[in-house]
Amino acid sequence: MDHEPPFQETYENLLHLPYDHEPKDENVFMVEECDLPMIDLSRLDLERGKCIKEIARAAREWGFFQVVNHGVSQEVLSSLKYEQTKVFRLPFKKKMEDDFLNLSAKSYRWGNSKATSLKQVPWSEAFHFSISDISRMNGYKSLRYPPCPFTPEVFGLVPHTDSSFLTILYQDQVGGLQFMKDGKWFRVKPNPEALIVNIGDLFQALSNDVFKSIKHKVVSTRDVERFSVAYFYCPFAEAVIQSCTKPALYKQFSFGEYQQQTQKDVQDTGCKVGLSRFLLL
Ligand SMILES: O=C(O)CCC(=O)C(=O)O
Ligand SMILES: [Fe+2]
Repeated sequence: MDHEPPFQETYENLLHLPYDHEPKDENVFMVEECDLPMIDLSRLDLERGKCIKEIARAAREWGFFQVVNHGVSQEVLSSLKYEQTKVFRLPFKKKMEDDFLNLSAKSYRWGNSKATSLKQVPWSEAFHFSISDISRMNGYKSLRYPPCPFTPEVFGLVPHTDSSFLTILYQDQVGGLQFMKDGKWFRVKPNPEALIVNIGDLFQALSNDVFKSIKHKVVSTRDVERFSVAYFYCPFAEAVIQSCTKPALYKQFSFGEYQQQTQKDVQDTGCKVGLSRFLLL
């Protein structure tokens, strides 16, 4: 098991503190499972208008939906899973090396070194890549959630919204992704053929809250590890995000500013504050 990050040793002190977020008696395993709206993207050829309307509706009403016939073959998805498993199986010490696989420093992250309470500790490890091209600063993240003896009090990934414009996610069959709808958490039923799409903060600000960046989290299991990959569709750092209708709910800001503010909040408080920082009122 030399591939496992030393979660238990590192968070020994926090594990002794009383949990302060989920009431102990609430059966968090009873969270309802839910089939997200399913969009068949092959319909973009013959019924384009109808399909676009369905996408817009799912994005508006759910903020989360799944797509099939997306053009990424099962072979590509399986080899992605195979390759990520292979990399995560390498010794923890190796993954921590600055020049690991020629990746830039700090590409490999685990837990949360700024956490002051267990609710801020994600029991997961991830490789972050930034795929910059001339017009965007897209991000790609390969994630592994080790079995967690302290679930559900300790999260695989703490509740958050994505800072992206749009996120595309591929998860394995273990399950554990949950999102919030009408004040309640729902489990997303894994579907091997589907990619999950969710609206990010930038889309929410740009659409002046027509589309919502929905809070989501990952609840790990006690005995099975889980893998996922996430692609964050983002603009260039200088891109200005401005609400497209009036009266605007948010101040105008650049994506770079948004990222800086988010990072600062995580540094200072252990968690992301997000779009509410940029509200006009
Ligand atoms: O692993 C998952 O299912 C979710 C990942 C996620 O929400 C994120 O990386 O922002
Ligand atoms: Fe996310």
